[in-house]
Amino acid sequence: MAAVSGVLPQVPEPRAAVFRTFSKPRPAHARRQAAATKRKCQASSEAPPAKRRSKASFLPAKKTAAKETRRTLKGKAQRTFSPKKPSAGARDGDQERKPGAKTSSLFKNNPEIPELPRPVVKQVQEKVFTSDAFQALDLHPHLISTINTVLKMSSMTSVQKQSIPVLLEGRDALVRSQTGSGKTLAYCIPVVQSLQAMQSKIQRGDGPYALILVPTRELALQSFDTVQKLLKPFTWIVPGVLMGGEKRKSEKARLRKGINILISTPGRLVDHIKSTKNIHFRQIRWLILDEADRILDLGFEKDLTVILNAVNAECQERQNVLLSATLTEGVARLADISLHDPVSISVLDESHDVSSPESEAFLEASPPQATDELDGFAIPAGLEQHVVVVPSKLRLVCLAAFILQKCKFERDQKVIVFFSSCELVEFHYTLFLQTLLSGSGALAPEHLPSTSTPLKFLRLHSALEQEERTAVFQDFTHSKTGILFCTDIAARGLDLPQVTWIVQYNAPSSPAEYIHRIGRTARIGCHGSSLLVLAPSEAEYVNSLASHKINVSEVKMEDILSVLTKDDCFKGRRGGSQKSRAAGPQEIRERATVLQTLFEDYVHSSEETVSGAKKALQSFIRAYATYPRELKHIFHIRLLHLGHMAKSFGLRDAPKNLCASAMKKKKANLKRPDLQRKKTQSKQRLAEILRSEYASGMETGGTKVRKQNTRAGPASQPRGAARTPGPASPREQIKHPPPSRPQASRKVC
Ligand SMILES: Nc1ncnc2c1ncn2[C@@H]1O[C@H](COP(=O)(O)OP(=O)(O)OP(=O)(O)O)[C@@H](O)[C@H]1O
Repeated sequence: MAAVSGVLPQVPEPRAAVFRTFSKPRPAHARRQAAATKRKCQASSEAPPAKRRSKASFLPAKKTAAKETRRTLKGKAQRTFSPKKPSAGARDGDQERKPGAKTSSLFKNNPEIPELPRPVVKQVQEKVFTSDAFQALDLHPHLISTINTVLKMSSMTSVQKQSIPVLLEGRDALVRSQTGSGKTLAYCIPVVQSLQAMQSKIQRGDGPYALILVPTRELALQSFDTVQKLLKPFTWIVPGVLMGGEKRKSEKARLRKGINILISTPGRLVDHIKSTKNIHFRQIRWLILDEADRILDLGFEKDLTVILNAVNAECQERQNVLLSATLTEGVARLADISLHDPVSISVLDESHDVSSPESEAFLEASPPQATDELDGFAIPAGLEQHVVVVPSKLRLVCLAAFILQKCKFERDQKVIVFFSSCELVEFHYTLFLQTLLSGSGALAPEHLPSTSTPLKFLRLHSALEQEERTAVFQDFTHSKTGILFCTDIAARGLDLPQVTWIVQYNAPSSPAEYIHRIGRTARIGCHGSSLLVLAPSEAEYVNSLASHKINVSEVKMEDILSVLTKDDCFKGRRGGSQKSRAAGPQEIRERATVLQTLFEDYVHSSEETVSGAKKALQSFIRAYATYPRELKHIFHIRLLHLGHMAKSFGLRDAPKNLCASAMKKKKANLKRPDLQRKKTQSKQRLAEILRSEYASGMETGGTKVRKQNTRAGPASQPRGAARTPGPASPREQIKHPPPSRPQASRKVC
């Protein structure tokens, strides 16, 4: 086991240095031992260990420790946190113990943490900035001064330098570039430049001259904000946004008055095409498809078909731009049908800079060809990627310790934590809010150590009311610090400034999703870090990432947990002062147990909280079952130890029949073709639910998490692994427009 004591200094370190000491190679004998245990572990991974004692890092905590730590906790709890008394109905088999019941050992019977594979791969990098100023472009002087003074930008990014001149020439383009490289301005500047220069001045009532399609509502707002700023000197051009969650009536009124640059999500636009008389595309000069890969991933192919048909029917002469982080087969097909003689622009490395002869060739018109999804997918140079392997029982305390370390004991940290469903987001948000912020884990401000910062938790997912989604987005955007819990709704395109850490608490379902999530930090040449949390049985995922040219370095769980020794809220039997630099493994274990007890006491404080935790666990299992086939050997429900997983939801035991009923159902299904049919229907329904995250917002009967509702129990929203089966070919669809997709209904479970 790596020595823990003294690894973390008592004063906050600069961010980039924090984990450097963590990945020291282990001595040879330890490696041999670990390899042997790993083999054992693999052999028995189908049936997770029942009573297997693991060595090294999981020394037995003294039996009395939990009792003692509970006593300490109780003292504090009486001051700041009064859990509700468990109601009679809260009793459910093994869950019936009262708050304050003994916390079973977190450190016993865990599977050994295997030594992580360390493949060394050369990551693809691209140069973000160029030395060229916007003045070098042939733009209206007022536009240049707006870019300089309102947007406060002087030099172009590589993708802007390559795209803007091509678009100003009037060419169609397919633009590929890394996350956070400035793609939005790469198309907004040419659109504004060309529309302000039109000979007959644009009138508001003319309707849309540019149509910009984006996959999510937040992204629509973001692009709208950029366009609005660029239009400051050109007040006669009116931008507008249509997106789900807004009132349809007011959107209709705005369409009637006239919108010249129209930004919309596909679902919402299709709704208007079908139901709003005033919408027309007679004047369209620009059609932009931003985040095209995401639009397709979400199953919006049919909506795109309806939109392309509607635009084609009214206007043929226009410029088309397709922007995508990845060039998948779907994107290539879409480019094929929507772009005319396009220029392919890709900023993969410096050799593709326009100033070099090779890059001139690279910019030549060429039919877009799908490559491996991640070939040449660049990772920002300022991004440090980490992975930590955590036994299931310790996941929750490890996440909490990480958040405390970053956001309580370091300054100006902005952290995004990705979960695989809305329910998981709601559960963890509520739990942390109630325990770390207002529970006994929270100290009154006057008692906070001088180095600590108050915690600020936010959450973002599709089951929230649009009003709250927007408010959270704005709040986190403008905050200097904070922790945002979210689903993949925030993974793509969102520009949340100064995010310092991305935590992937649930592993993503594809390398592309991994890249998009980490792309929320280290944007536009800045520095940032990411942490992927894996279970011991998931260690192989590191190799899967490496095969896509993604390098991660290991952080030891013990080093993350050691932050608890800085926080006297979690003082165990032996105490140990904040100043003590040599906090031993035993003290760390005791404090982790205190923290786990805090969580368990909250979860078991009422019927409602127990049921919220169970629902969250079920949601986790459902999402776990949706990993794609190629990852099933790593992420399979059979590899999960449900009792241990339950602990990471603050449950003292696994709820009964959690998996059994699912397995029974599966067996019965095999015998009944009618149920097989139902299963297919439910898969389609899952796709609908996934899409509902990005839905038009016009659906009826949807249930949302009400504003300020911090209780668990929102709509289920598993990860995006289940993709909507798209039509065979969009080209065919263009000729024969399909019926519109059914209204996505919000599922509550
Ligand atoms: N030339 C520039 N100079 C400085 N900052 C810039 C420049 N261009 C864009 N930015 C800023 O960089 C950030 C990222 O830009 P943008 O959101 O357009 O990136 P993106 O490539 O679309 O990212 P993603 O793929 O994640 O959607 C934004 O905050 C934007 O304001």
